[in-house]
Amino acid sequence: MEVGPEEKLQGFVVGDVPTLYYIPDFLTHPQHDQLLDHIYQAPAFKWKTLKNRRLQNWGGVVHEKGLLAQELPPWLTNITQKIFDESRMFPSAINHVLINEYQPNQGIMPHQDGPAYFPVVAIVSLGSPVVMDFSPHLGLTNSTNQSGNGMEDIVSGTGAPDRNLQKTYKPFSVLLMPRSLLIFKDKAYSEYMHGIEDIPVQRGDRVVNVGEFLKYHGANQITGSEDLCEGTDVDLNSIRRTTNRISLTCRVVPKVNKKLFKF
Ligand SMILES: O=C(O)CCC(=O)C(=O)O
Ligand SMILES: [Fe+2]
Repeated sequence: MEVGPEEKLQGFVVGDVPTLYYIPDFLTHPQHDQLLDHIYQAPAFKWKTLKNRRLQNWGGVVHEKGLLAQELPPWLTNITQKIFDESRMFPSAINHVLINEYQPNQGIMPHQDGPAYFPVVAIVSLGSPVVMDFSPHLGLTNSTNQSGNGMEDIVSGTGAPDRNLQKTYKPFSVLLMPRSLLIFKDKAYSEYMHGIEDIPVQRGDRVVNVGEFLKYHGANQITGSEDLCEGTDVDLNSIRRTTNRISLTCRVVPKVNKKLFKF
């Protein structure tokens, strides 16, 4: 029998928003290194330098009227097919991949992905760990709990924000380790903005994938304080970016403009 997507990725939900999934070790070490090799072997003209990052655009040009499509190279379809098969969340094959490269002091402003995309995004992380912040859109920050009913942390699974239910949309963060896959959709996609601060030491106190955070600190052999109490040691509450971080943002543009470059 077909296994539904929710069943398949249920164990990977992190935080309070039910449509955000973090899958550690999605790639093996050799797969990680191979992808980096391909990215850095791409011709120089593929890189577009922005103020706060560099990027490569694969799959074609995203246009209001749809995608002026270009076939993805095999080294990318290998990974997008794996994401498609294992997530079962995309309506059709992933046809667009944005590769971002961030130096330790670079980031991306809080934003919501454009309307041309199907509202599911899969992000593969390579290189340095990084913290991605999710913040509710202004207007959804109904953060004062007036009811005192203990429901203040719950984000409802249905529909648009409903003030009567005293829902609170709290900012939170996800630690993105190299080789991991982050998928978010629906509410996490449309009611929150996502971004990465352009600082080399990022705060970790809002990180919802705590296991990964502890593993990171274990692997970094932080000594001294035994616990993770607030204020004990700044290093225990932060993530230090020492090398570049590269990400692959994989999406579906449902509308493909077949009349390519017709003048
Ligand atoms: O680099 C990332 O992890 C996020 C990139 C992103 O949000 C985007 O390209 O829309
Ligand atoms: Fe984005």
